[in-house]
Amino acid sequence: MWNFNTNITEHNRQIMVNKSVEVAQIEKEWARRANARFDWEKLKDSYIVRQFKKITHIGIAAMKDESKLQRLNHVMSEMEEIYSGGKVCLSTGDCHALEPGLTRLLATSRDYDLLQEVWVKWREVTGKKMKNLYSEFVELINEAHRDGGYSDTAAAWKSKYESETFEQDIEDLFIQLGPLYKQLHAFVRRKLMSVYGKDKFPTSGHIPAHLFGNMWSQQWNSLLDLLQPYDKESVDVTPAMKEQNYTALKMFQVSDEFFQSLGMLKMPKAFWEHSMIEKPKGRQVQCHASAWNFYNKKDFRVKQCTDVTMSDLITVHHEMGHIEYYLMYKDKPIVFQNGANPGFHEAVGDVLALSVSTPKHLQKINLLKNVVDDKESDINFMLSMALDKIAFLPFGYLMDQWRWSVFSGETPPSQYNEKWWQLRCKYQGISPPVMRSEDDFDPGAKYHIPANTPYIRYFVSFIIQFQFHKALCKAANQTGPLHTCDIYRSKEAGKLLSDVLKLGSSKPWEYAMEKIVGSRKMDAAPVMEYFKPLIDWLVEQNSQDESIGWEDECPMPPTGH
Ligand SMILES: O=C(CCC(O)(O)[C@H](Cc1ccccc1)NC(=O)c1ccccc1)N[C@@H](Cc1ccccc1)C(=O)O
Ligand SMILES: [Zn+2]
Repeated sequence: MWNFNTNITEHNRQIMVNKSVEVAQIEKEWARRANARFDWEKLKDSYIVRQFKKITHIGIAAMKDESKLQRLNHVMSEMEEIYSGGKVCLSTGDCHALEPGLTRLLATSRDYDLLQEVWVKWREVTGKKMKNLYSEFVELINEAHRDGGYSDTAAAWKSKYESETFEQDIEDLFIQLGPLYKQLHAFVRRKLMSVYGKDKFPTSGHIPAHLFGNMWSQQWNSLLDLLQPYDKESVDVTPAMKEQNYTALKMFQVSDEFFQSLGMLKMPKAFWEHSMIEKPKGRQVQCHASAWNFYNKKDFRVKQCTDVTMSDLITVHHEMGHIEYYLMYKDKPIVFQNGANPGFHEAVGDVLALSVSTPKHLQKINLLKNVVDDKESDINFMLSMALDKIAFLPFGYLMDQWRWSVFSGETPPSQYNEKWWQLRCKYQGISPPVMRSEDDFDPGAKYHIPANTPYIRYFVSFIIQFQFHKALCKAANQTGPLHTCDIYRSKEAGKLLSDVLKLGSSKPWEYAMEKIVGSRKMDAAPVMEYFKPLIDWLVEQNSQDESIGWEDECPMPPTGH
């Protein structure tokens, strides 16, 4: 798996596919034995029952027909290869991969037509090329999960949250934060209209998807230079990082040092020796960042095509958060070497990044100079955080709304793209810059779809990371507004977090949640508390705006050109 992702060749694919079938046989045998020998569901010791439950739920390895499992693994590796090999040649003549080329172009260009060309061509070389593969994939993966005792793949994925009300809870949180998103959307739309001209925007209230500085319109922090309301030193420290000759290694060292300042675990030697933290020359790799556990208590790695930007510094913390969790639960039984739920695993690094991103912390590490503590700087900072965290919420929500509808059969292959844009227009208030058809497969243009990585975990993470932040700030005796808190060097905060990470998945996530935040539920209140001053400011800014929001239906994109 590691070898294929860091050196994509036919040879390495064969090895990986065969290996995963081999491993599946072993997992199937252990599950069979566990079920055959023990009526484990009736055992009294919940710790034992929990271990049996993990042993007997083995994912796609449950597929009875071995040749179909072989085909499933092959189709998945083929879709990943299409995605990682995606290259776009522009009318200017230059050709770019997603990272770093297209990512940088989208983040920096303000040329409407260039942005549109990048947006359209990326979807042509990725999603469009894997549409048929994906419908075959859906059939195969559903059969695998049915063989494993689930009604379909969506049911298997939701079961990871061990809660009958999970879907309802998620929807409630999304509805609760909707008004905040609408205010941000209205503010951004008004600014983008003044940059690109009103005529470029549909009358329905949607914002064309290619104008957000991000390939999927999922985070808008690249627009900060356009949107920052008060003329102060920008909180985007990318220029300072370049000025100080930051390297990928330096970025990882900064993150490692933060974890150690909390009394948490430092990266082991093998991490620094074997990680791939820069895009290698001369071979095709899967650049999308990931953190790897080799289950030998020593070898833990990150694979990331790190670019020297603030956005990637945040991703470095995100990936290192995964490694920290691995280190914390490495002595637990293998079956418990997982996050309390998938959202927990995604939240660890982001919680620390909430402190790192504060102007006062960036000043502590010499990435910001004359930080002033006044209302205008506060608004600038909170806006930059909202462009990252609030903008993300509808995208984090809709990705698996689409996939759950596909796995359940509600959305057949003939409606994949129509359903995708229904959700994108309705929940994000964005619209396609050019006509879309069922020849397109736009979900495939986002890593997690060909990589078959669930996505609701990020929505969960974006909620609970603020609950954790609030709890850790209290433990760190940080007074003052939540958005100014920096837990740096707080051993108390580090201990509170570590004690929960050590549990792995040995306890239900509600128990872990209660240990950190004192309540057993996901709660949007800390998000609202963090952004409260910004919300009031946005409402005031938007008060003249005749129409907050957008129509549910997608508008017709402009014809031609
Ligand atoms: O995809 C990622 C980061 C990659 C990852 O660290 O979540 C990675 C994705 C992955 C890659 C290969 C196989 C499976 C998942 N996840 C991990 O490396 C991982 C996942 C679970 C446990 C341990 C490590 N972030 C999401 C959402 C996000 C999160 C945070 C900030 C910005 C954006 C995105 O970019 O859309
Ligand atoms: Zn992650």
